Order: sequence, then C-alpha cells, then structure tokens
Amino acid sequence: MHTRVVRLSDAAEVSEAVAAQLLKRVLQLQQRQPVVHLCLTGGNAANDMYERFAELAEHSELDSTRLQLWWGDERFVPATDPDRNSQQAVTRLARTISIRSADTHMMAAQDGRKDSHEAAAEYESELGETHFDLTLLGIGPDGHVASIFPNHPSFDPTNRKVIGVEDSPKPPAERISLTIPALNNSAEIWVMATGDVKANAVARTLDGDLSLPAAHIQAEGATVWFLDEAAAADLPPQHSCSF
Ligand SMILES: O=C(O)[C@H](O)[C@@H](O)[C@H](O)[C@H](O)COP(=O)(O)O
Repeated sequence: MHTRVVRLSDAAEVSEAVAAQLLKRVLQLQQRQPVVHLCLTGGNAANDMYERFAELAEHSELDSTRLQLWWGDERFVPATDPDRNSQQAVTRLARTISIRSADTHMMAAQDGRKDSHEAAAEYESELGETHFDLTLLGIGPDGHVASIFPNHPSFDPTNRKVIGVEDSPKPPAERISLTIPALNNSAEIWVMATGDVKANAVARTLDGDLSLPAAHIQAEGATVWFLDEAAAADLPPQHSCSF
C-alpha cells in the first residue's frame, strides 16, 4: 500500500495523463491476464478523461473483449436519464471501443426497482467476489468519493459491498454506491481532482483526516492522486512526483 501524488498543470493535462496511463496499464495487464476488471466513476473529470481515452485507444492494441467495466456508483434515475454515470461513460468510450453489454456491469436504473436498496442488493450479487485491477475515482469538495459522503449514513460502517444512498448531498438525491471496503478491493486506485474547489478536501485527505471518506481510500498497491495545480494548491510543496 502506498500513495503517490502526481501534480499536473491543469484539468486538460490531468485528462491526458490519466487517459494515457490508463491505456498503458490496461495493455500491460492484458499482456499478463485474460481479463481486466476496471471500476469506473462518474463526474466531469472522469468524463473528460473517457473522451481522451477513447481517442487514444482507437489505434491501440486494446482488446475490449477482455475488459470488464464496473461502476463505483450510479445515480438512481430512469435508464434514459442522461445523468447516469454509466451512460455518460459508455457514450464516450463507445465512440471508438466496441463494448459488449455482457462486459458492461451497469448498476440498475430506477425503472422497475422498488428503491436504490433493491438495486444495490442486485449489484452486490452481480459483483460477487470480483477484484478490481484498477478503480478510478473523483473526489467532491466535501471529500466524498463515489457516493459515500461525510457526516452521512452512506459513510456508516457496514459489511455490505454495495449500498443504496438516500438524501445525497450531491444531486440526484438517490444513488447506489460501492462501500469504501469494496472500492479498496482494488490492486490500484487512481483519484482525479481538478479545480480549486477540491484543494481543501485533497489536502485534508492526504493529511489523513479520517472524517473524510476519501481519506479511507487505500488500494492494495498504489493509490495515485492525479491533481492539477489548483486542486493541489493547499498541499505542501514536497507532495509531488512524476507518475
Ligand atoms: O456520481 C458522481 O457524481 C460521481 O461518482 C462523484 O463521486 C464524482 O466522481 C465526484 O463528485 C467528482 O465529480 P467532478 O469530477 O465532476 O467534480
């Protein structure tokens, strides 16, 4: 377990760096194992990166038939709602990558489900003992990751892997989320943070403020923070390394 911080100049450079490193890592993993399990996130930083990743992957050796996509959280809204993290990601990735639905493990939409708790139980069953080769996360200004929020029932200790989330401080109000232990069931975790609104949460997290869900994120191997200068503004100068 170790944490690395990569400081880049701006959000565009974060997208570029994460997309390039993600393609490199997936190709490395596909050299040595039959299937790669990625756990994706929502949010603007992630969506920008998916756009760039699709561009880079188009002329690469990426074998999408050996890639399983999962999500760390989802907005509990109708299937056609553009707010869904999985739709936002797949729309961008599918521009150049042929993704089979069987390899795309989306969390249930609101249609036909009693509530987010029912949808969470379904996903927990589908997830089973899956171990992620790499989990991608964003971080909120309040230090949330996925849909685990500080001072909120979603952050309560649990032995569940997937939970329903009500009254989310970040709209929409109802969500589904992997819990912190389920997110940490990853060989690596990469967190993207850009913009000055994240600076306080990033600094408190990397300083070990355990009142923030993000501070509990710890991969089995490397946990890498990709930050632009604005999001890194409250860090001491030594917090920096190249990837
Ligand atoms: O469903 C969501 O909204 C995301 O999963 C959420 O956890 C996101 O990653 C952070 O809020 C950062 O979002 P931005 O990158 O847009 O700031």
